[in-house]
Amino acid sequence: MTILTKISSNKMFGGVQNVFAHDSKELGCSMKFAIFIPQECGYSKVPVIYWLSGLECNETNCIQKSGIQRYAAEYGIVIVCPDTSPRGLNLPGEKDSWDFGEGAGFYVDATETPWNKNYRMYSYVTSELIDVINANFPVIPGKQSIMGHSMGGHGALICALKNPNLYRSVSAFAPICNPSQGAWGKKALEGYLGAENKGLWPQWDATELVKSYSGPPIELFIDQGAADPFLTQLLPENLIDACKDTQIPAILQMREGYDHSYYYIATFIGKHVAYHAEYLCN
Ligand SMILES: N[C@@H](CCC(=O)N[C@@H](CSC=O)C(=O)NCC(=O)O)C(=O)O
Repeated sequence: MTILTKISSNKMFGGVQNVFAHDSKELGCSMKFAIFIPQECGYSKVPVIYWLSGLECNETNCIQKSGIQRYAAEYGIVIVCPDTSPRGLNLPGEKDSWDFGEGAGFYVDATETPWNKNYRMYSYVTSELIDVINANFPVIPGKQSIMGHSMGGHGALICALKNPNLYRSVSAFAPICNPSQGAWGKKALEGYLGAENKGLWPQWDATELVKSYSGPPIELFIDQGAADPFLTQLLPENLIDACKDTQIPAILQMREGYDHSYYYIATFIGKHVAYHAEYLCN
């Protein structure tokens, strides 16, 4: 049984925004997650959307900056936002840079030491966290979708592509689409999987996973600011080309003038919740 410790609780839009901590077996440390529970949960179970944040984030960025709760309340959907990496381990080098280690778990299961024991964010998100949520909150098991931003957008894509029946739908804001080819991604894959182990990288690269995808039909909804300063290393065009080649339906929604920030996310988060609600609430 998982013991949940309540960190904070605030009523909003008729529901409640909570943050909890729990001991994660997968990550070997205490982890926090935020969960918005709409008022419908007072009398019935509802669907759930998992949100994965980007580099330098924790469980609070989405709940404090995106305004997602307004739409979650409207559609009656639980929103779960995990932290982005294990915390407090004090591994050597873990806090040396903002784009690797703490706050930058990249939603992979590391194979390189010293990361391989704890940096297992993929298994945490796709298995342990779902079990914790299903066992402790009024959600309908299996009625779940996933979305995220940047590193977390890539995390959402690989979680869905690697587990075709786990999520009803997937969407991503400004995702890192082809990490093997961009600076942030290369640094993460080299560190967590090994620079010499390039054979492992395609399993953790959304564009490569699309190329080898053989599961049931799955649509990828990619949202991208046209004025994003990181666009040249996010590489949505590589993902879209791979989708065209493999006939995987993909929506690439370009947003003129928008950057990489939560100002951009807040502008369009309602469109994404509405998109997922089509799969979750009908
Ligand atoms: N410090 C960096 C920029 C870091 C950044 O933009 N982080 C994004 C996610 S980027 C990809 O995963 C973010 O969401 N930040 C948190 C926030 O609340 O905005 C730099 O110097 O370039």
